[in-house]
Amino acid sequence: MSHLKQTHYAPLTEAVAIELALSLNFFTENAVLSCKEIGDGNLNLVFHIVDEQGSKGLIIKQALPYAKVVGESWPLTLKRAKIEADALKTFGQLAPDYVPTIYFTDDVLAVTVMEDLSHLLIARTGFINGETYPLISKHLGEYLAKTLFYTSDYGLGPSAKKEQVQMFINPELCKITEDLIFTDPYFDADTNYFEDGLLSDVEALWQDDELRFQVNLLKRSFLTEAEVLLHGDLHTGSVFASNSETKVIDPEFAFYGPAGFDIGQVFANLLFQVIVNTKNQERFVHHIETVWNVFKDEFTHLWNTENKEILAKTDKFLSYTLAKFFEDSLGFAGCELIRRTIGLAHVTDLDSIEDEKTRLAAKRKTLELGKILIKQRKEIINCAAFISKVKEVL
Ligand SMILES: Nc1ncnc2c1ncn2[C@@H]1O[C@H](COP(=O)(O)OP(=O)(O)O)[C@@H](O)[C@H]1O
Ligand SMILES: CSC[C@H]1O[C@H](OP(=O)(O)O)[C@H](O)[C@@H]1O
Repeated sequence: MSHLKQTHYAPLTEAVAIELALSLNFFTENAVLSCKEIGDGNLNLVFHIVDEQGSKGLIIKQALPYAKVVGESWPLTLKRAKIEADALKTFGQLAPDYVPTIYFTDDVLAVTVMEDLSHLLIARTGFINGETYPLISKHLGEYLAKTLFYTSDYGLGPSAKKEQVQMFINPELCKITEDLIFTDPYFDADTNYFEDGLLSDVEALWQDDELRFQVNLLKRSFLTEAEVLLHGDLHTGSVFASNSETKVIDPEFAFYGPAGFDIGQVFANLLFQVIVNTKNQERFVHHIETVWNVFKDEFTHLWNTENKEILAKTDKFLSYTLAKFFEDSLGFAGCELIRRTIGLAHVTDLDSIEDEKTRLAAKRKTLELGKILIKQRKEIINCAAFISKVKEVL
């Protein structure tokens, strides 16, 4: 699609979003278009444009110069739109079945024009409504194996990988994660919020020196280990799903970091359903096992067939690498469980539980499981041991 490059940034209105869509020739010239801003995330505007006569739709996502959830008092770089668009293009080449098609980007306007996925539902919403999406864990396991292997030194080669590390330097968005996931939940920070009834549980967590030490180790890994290109915010609100399709959106937090971070966020966000969705508990346990088993098998296949590091292509080094990813993913999952319970950005899985007693009981479980995964991750040596720990807490 072609379009005149913009010279200055301005937030789009619905009318201007329609003009932009028409100028891209995505719709026919005389199409009657309607547009609605549908963004429900913490950071950006999302415009949904549809052809009233046809069935075609288009999505225009635009970054705001601040974090939408807080307002203009929290300025945020517009460069994140380019990072997100570049990450969608990169992941789209590596795992095309699981990423929306990108039609157009403009770095000045901070917009990404992409495939309309409205025929699918955000997985978190679907889960809360009782869906279980039988293929989602197989799809996410494949997505993780392909994106994490092909962006690593082993899949890409060290020189090309260093170019990519440079392209995806993302300090402002990383700082959000460093603060909200690895720092603020572990002291009495202004960004935290939780029910009064959780105060004694949270105070116990703040006084847990061993927990803080282990979180420091995980934070150091996040700060320093440029293993793979991460999505960086792979929760179930970043996944569209149906019973047959899965698409991963919203990688504006993408950067080179430890592989276990993306895997751990997937584990944690499935664990919320294991904890709250008593009716479908076993299905979500099975999803967690499937994510790991599919990831491990596909990663092993790619390691053995596409490895660019001749000396690394041994069973011993592969086992070491997978064991490290698994251990890290448990620790990062623990951090995600804790921060989504008491930190700035909660999850609807927990907050939508109307009965306070039931909600607090669920939140105590996420805090308890989070602490165990962080502190005992070295001893939980395989998926079976992981599931046993989860069941102990339930
Ligand atoms: N490609 C798409 N197709 C349809 N709806 C979309 C698409 N991308 C985003 N959305 C809608 O916009 C919402 C916010 O998008 P998201 O990328 O998560 O924004 P944010 O970066 O602000 O979190 C999603 O929850 C979804 O409802
Ligand atoms: C102030 S950003 C808080 C939180 O929001 C992001 O999620 P999303 O863009 O999917 O709404 C990310 O998880 C950040 O940690």
